[in-house]
Amino acid sequence: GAKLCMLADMLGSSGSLTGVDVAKHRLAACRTMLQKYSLGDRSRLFVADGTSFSILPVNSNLGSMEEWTSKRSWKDRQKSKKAKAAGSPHLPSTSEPELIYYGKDSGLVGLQKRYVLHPSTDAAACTSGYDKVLVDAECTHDGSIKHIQKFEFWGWKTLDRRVLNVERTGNLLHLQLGLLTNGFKLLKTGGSLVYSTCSLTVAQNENVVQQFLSKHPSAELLKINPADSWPCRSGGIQKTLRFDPATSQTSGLFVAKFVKL
Ligand SMILES: C[S@@+](CC[C@H](N)C(=O)[O-])C[C@H]1O[C@@H](n2cnc3c(N)ncnc32)[C@H](O)[C@@H]1O
Repeated sequence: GAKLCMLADMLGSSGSLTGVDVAKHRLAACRTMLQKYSLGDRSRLFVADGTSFSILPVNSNLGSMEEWTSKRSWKDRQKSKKAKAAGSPHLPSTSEPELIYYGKDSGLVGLQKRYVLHPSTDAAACTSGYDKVLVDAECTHDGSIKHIQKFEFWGWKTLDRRVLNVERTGNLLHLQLGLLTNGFKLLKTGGSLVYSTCSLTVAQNENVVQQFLSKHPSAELLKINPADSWPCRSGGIQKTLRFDPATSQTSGLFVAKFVKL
């Protein structure tokens, strides 16, 4: 939520911002923050799977969505009741994205729902896709000092289950590659994407980048110019960056920036 708010702040008075997360409670926290700091006018938030999300930004007004309100309709409340009873805490009961917030200048007011939730094709994304995408990927968080400190409370056995578990890490690599691949699909030609994690492992960072590049000839790594004055070092692949406690006096962070050719 903090990153999305920062982006909304940087956006200023043009364009729009789209947030996607599979966890509704995380997006709800983000919505609260956007509203608290009055930064949500140009934003929209979708509960959806980022590996398949395919809704493009909107540029035109066509029809009939009303201004967003925090009050939910009876129909919506019944739908979430049913989903809760079915025991799905995270993913919506259907794979259709759920729009949980949109600001008055997000470009959605006046549109028909059908039009807003319309999935796009790869070709359409190349011309009318996003200018910039941030894939702040799910990871083991092993580089986050704050996160690791929490295991003092949760117990070190939980660390074993959540961070060191080989099977979970294997699934995560698949998820990370899926999020990066789909995020890239949504970019317009010439647009740029940042992939980041707070893991220190090569598997979740350089290896994911390498695998992605080998399958996407239209993707090229970009040098992050302002990094010349940042307290970080190069990652294992040229143009990627790593922050860590020893080099940067920060938690661990990996960053790679791509352009779509
Ligand atoms: C490192 S956190 C980043 C969260 C957010 N950017 C922030 O700063 O609070 C990774 C996020 O990915 C979300 N996530 C996990 N699997 C996902 C998926 N398949 N699609 C979309 N989001 C997913 C998690 O719910 C989590 O909020």
